[in-house]
Amino acid sequence: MARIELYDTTLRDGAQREGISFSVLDKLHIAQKLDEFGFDYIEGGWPGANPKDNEFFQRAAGLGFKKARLVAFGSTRKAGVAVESDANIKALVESGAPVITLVGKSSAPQVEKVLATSLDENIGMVADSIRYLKSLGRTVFLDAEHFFDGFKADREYSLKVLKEAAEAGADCLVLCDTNGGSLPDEVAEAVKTVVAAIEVPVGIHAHNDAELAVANSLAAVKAGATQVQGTINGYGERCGNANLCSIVPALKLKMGIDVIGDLELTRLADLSHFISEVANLSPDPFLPYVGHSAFTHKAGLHVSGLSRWVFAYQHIDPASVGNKPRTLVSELAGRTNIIQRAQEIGVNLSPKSHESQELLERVKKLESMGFQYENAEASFDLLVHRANPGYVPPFHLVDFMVIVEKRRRPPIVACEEEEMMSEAVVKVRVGGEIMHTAAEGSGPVNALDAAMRKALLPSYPALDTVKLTDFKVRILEESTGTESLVRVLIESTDGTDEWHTVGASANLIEASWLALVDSLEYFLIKK
Ligand SMILES: CC(=O)SCCNC(=O)CCNC(=O)[C@H](O)C(C)(C)COP(=O)(O)OP(=O)(O)OC[C@H]1O[C@@H](n2cnc3c(N)ncnc32)[C@H](O)[C@@H]1OP(=O)(O)O
Ligand SMILES: CC(=O)C(=O)O
Repeated sequence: MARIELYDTTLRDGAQREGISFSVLDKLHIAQKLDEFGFDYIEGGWPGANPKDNEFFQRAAGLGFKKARLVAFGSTRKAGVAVESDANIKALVESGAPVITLVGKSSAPQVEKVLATSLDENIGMVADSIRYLKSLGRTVFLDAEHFFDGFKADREYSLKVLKEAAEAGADCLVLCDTNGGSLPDEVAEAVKTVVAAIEVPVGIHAHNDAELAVANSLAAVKAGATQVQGTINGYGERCGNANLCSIVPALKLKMGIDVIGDLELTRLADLSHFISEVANLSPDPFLPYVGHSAFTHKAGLHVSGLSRWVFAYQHIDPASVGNKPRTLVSELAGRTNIIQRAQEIGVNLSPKSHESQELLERVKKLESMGFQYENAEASFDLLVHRANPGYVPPFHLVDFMVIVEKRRRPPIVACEEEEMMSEAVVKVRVGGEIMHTAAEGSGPVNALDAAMRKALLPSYPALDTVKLTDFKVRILEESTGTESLVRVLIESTDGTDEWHTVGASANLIEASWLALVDSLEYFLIKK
């Protein structure tokens, strides 16, 4: 089988995704990372489109890629314009990039309706542009825009454009599913036809509008395409491009095509997170292969099966793409979920023991009351510790009281003069001593937190480092209105670690209190 080339267009088509705007420095960092990963081609942008892309090409020349070749992207000459004087073509040449990818129309209806020129003039635009850039010694790829739609509408014309491009010297004919609506069997048939008709290597550039970009890319490779274009995390115009984070492992691990080294493949998850970080987008946890949840197991039968055979519920070894398996504890857990999580915190429970069965039942009961442990591992860890008869908690709550008051100060002129006041009083036993403290806060939970800290800080000064970084309230039975059960999830940090705790109750303050106490207790036992 011919070598398959990997072509990344994150910096060009990826940047066409709504919400992404890379700076020049971002682009330079990303280009370097993509080269280290081992891509064959890195498309850097469209010279002449904006000052950032121009500066990128000036500076990218100094990057000294280890493996990749830098690609500049742009359109063919315009209709009726001589190729040497076309502004786009000039900018492509001036970019200095050794490889140029030209986008040219390969669909008759697109030529007539969008370019509003003749079918022959479009072929002239494609062929002249390729011939000219080849005469300057550049490698030239044709991104045959709308190829698959064109192939359906007027196969003869689409093939003619490719044949003329091949004759003009194109180094690769990249068939584009520009509108992203093709099906894998249609892609396979069209690719096979082109491969049989033209000697020049064929590539694939697929969009994800019908959620088939990865499938279409793999189908194209099976049908004879030897270059695959895509982006990291599938970023791109509209619904995105073919996701290289899925294509690369599929080619290597499933189709046995050695597109990348084993070691490089273990850096895939890191690369995916790096790009989302630079793009300022939260990493999608549900992305196949690289997402945080791609190998996360929740169902009891799955976790039990996996404890017997690592491939029981995993299609690949997560480590091969730099990912890790995780186990969740929830109402769908079985004993193995409980035992595994307990083991992670150093508590050995035997599968047949009544402790593990009791813990499992307790989790299921508490989840039926509104608690949710899959996002609150610290609260689950405390359940495990508290189930141990020898466990000595760092403090005991005796009682607490919270007052929320709206103070009106006469004369009432405007609502700004009305003040909300929250005060909490707590009684906590620490060791043999009862601490009785009070504090005010911006709200009832803040006041409780402050009063708890006053009570605990003399014995546990390290608590000073603990901060609550997120506080989420979820109403669980919307139909019951203000009587509804609520769940509170708290995220805390000590500057090094983060942990999550949960509380649930029909009383918002009690739910918050339970999550807050778990957070502080978890920190103290972790210490
Ligand atoms: C399928 C793809 O994703 S291709 C990549 C698309 N990416 C981008 O468009 C991002 C960068 N683009 C830009 O910065 C700008 O659009 C520019 C600088 C390229 C052009 O800007 P403008 O000159 O203002 O033109 P505009 O954006 O309106 O594009 C329409 C022009 O492009 C021409 N055009 C469209 N497709 C092609 C093509 N394949 N080959 C040649 N010309 C084309 C149209 O005929 C039209 O020309 P006209 O104005 O002379 O009639
Ligand atoms: C070239 C390109 O981005 C497309 O046809 O989708």
